Amino acid sequence: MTPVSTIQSTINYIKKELQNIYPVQETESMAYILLEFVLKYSRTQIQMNKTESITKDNFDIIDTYIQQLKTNKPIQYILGETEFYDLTFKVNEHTLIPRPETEELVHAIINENQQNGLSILDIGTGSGCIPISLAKNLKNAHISSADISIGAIIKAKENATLHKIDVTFFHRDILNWKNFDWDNFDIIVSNPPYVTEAEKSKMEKNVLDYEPASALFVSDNDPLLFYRTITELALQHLKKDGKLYFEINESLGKEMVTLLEKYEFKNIQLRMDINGKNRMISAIKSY
Ligand SMILES: C[S@@+](CC[C@H](N)C(=O)[O-])C[C@H]1O[C@@H](n2cnc3c(N)ncnc32)[C@H](O)[C@@H]1O
Repeated sequence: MTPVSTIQSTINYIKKELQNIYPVQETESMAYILLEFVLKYSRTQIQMNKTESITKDNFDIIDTYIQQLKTNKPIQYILGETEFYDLTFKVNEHTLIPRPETEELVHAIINENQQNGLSILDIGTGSGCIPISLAKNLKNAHISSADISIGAIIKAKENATLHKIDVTFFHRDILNWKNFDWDNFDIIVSNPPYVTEAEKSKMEKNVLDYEPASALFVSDNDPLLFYRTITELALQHLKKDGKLYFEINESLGKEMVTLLEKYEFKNIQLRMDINGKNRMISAIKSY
């Protein structure tokens, strides 16, 4: 196959093609992600081999991706995968693109729960990023995960198989949890839909156009709907001293503390993410 370009000149080409649509830093990051994906190189290999030639076939593939990026489609959906907690997750239009804030939630759970054989329930599976990374990092954990979206469950199962992880997936509407025949868990975790309709105007167009609305939005009339429902479920289905972990809307910190106090949870900890925003809350069931 004829070489048509070097890695460096391809990086320059990608950045130039996308410069009118994305900020410079993002075009640079996209250039690296595309080259890593197409050449099957690590970031370091790309950086060390910038004078290396790339073939016309590979250049043409990259050009096809560039044309899709021009439509504002997120790069993770174009390539069909993303990285989360050092693992690759397949994603599609049925799954939210896992966010760095959620990696912080997973990190906290792993750090604080090193016991062997914990039973864990994750609510709102998406790509399966939470249950699969917990299962990879906690010894002999028994993990279940539920989502209302069958498309998400299918993708999450694919990811569990990819990583040789055993998770029990349930296709369920969590708002109907009283009908479920579930055991009691040591930990319940959820990153539920938490963006209000009123917050839509502040969101990026590529999120609104491509990510599943049912994964993002909750009604303005009841922004705590999922948190209240899951806290009630936790009262029934957490063992004594079991732990509840939520990712939260940054504007709901105070309301979340009040909610958990009302249900008599103890050790309530509101935590900030790396950007200094209230993003996680954890608590222990007191009886
Ligand atoms: C914010 S996304 C989180 C996905 C994934 N856990 C992550 O962190 O990337 C919320 C998830 O909750 C699911 N969901 C929304 N409403 C639900 C319901 N009533 N019952 C169960 N799952 C629901 C959505 O389909 C979506 O996958």
